[in-house]
Amino acid sequence: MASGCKIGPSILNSDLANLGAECLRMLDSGADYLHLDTLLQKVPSRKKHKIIMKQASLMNSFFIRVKHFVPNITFGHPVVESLRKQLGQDPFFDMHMMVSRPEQWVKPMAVAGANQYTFHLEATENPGALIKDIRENGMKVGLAIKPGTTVEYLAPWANQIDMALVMTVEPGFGGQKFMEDMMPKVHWLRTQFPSLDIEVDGGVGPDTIHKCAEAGANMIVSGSAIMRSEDPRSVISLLRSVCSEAAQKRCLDR
Ligand SMILES: O=C(CO)[C@@H](O)[C@H](O)COP(=O)(O)O
Repeated sequence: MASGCKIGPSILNSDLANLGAECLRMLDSGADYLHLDTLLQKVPSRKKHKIIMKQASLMNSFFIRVKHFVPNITFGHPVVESLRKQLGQDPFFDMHMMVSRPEQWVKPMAVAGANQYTFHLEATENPGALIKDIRENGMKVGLAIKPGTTVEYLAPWANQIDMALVMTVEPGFGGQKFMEDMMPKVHWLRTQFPSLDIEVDGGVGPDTIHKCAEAGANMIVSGSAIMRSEDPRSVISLLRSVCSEAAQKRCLDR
């Protein structure tokens, strides 16, 4: 079985000038883990860009088509290191690496104290080598797909990873509208890989959790719905109970 229902607040819409305090507020409110969004604009060299473009056409535009992975920037491993020092060893850091060339940050993030390294399938040419490197650096492996990526592309790697992340918004910003049409991907993964942790991320909150839970997600990332609530504890608790009920029902139905 997957590792139970867990709620991970996304810090993208938090007060980033007070990130440590915001993380503590989430942990004190019952968060099971922290979903730390690392976004980076990275301009590849001209040569590298040409290679990427060539691969994009060979792979039906599957690989990165633009210079930047997302049009936004947050923080890198020095901030993760500071958070680890402030929050101690217990909190689980799920690093959502919305970056081009995710290979380059594996070691720095491991040294900084990351627990899970979640990279985008669209951002790498060699997922197998990256998975191996993440494991060798002592972290769990998360593999994410953007809304435009077909879930079957992820399937070959599913038995080698700890978690699949199905994005339910275009990566880059918090506060976007949940894409319900991503739910068939979650459902397909849950059917094919019953024991895989499946995470959803983007526009998830009290109004949309039922869809995610019924489809089979068990790791729930929620940003603005939790961060901007006056009662984050209640929101986290509601998300967890909807998710747990759906998981129990799936067990009974089997
Ligand atoms: O990775 C992302 C967006 O790129 C997410 O983690 C969002 O930050 C989630 O925020 P909400 O959509 O829940 O406000």
